[in-house]
Amino acid sequence: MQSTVTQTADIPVIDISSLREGSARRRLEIGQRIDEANRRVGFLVIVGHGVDDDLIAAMHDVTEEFFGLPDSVKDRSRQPAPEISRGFIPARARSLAASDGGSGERDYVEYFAAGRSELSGTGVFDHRNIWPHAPNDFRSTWQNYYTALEAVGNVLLRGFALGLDLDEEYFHSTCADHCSVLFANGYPPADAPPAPGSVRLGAHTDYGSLTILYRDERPSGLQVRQNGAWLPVPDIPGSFVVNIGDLMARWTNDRWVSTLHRVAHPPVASLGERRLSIPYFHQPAPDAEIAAIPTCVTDGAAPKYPPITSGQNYLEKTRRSMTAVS
Ligand SMILES: O=C(O)CCC(=O)C(=O)O
Ligand SMILES: [Fe+2]
Repeated sequence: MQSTVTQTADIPVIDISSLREGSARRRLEIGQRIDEANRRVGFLVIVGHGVDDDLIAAMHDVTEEFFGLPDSVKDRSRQPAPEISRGFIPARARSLAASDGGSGERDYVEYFAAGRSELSGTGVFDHRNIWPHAPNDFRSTWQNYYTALEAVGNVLLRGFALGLDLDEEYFHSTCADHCSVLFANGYPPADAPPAPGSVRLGAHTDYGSLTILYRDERPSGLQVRQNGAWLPVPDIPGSFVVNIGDLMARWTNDRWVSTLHRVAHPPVASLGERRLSIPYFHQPAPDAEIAAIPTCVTDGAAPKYPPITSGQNYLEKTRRSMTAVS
């Protein structure tokens, strides 16, 4: 008999509640588990993150409702320019694989994006949010969710610091004025049978420091590249997937890995289903200088990369994903 068991990727599940309320010893233990995961695969699945189930459900519902509106309505909150991650972005507008130098196949995903609410719209990264008029509670739900994810990001950064043998507050100065962006990815039902070898979201690595992903997972969804194979990321109810991006890999002088991932097409029987995921892309302050963390460089050795600002790194990646489309 043929086995129907699909192997999932080897990604640790970590309860991070102790990072908020545990003893110093327990916090260090969690930091060390995060370090192990980030060295080996750059992905972890977190539970005990403290975000209220009802808020997650409300965020899911209001976002699904928005994506369900006609394009002509969604277009009223359209992204103002390709490099500005705000507002609605229609499907097939960009190619994430292109941001990594891969194929320019356009992603079959529509997006909505928002940043910090307190920004005034005066700088390269300082954009005002663009909110749709419907659904009614869209804006307040997104703002509450953004605030909740900011808190999870801060807790994780403390765990990251401990895992790197640093003071728990190490990332505070570079991240207090962060410019993180909350995206929703709406994967529409297939409009035609997918071309062989194609995927819904192309293979890419994330740009920034860390990503915290909610997903309403369906068969053949998020996959990571591990040991030469594409393997599904374990789907654990109530969890978030956390992965590091290229900036964090660079910051740690490649002690941690930023791993390729993609979203596969569903099986034929589910081609008519939508899929939703909501990544929070944490990004340090735009002018923060990202130079190799001292504990990640062997004594006497030169760091692998020159310093770069967080903003410069982000702009380079975004431009490539928007322009290199086929
Ligand atoms: O939809 C997903 O599960 C993953 C999305 C993703 O990798 C991204 O938006 O960078
Ligand atoms: Fe990603």
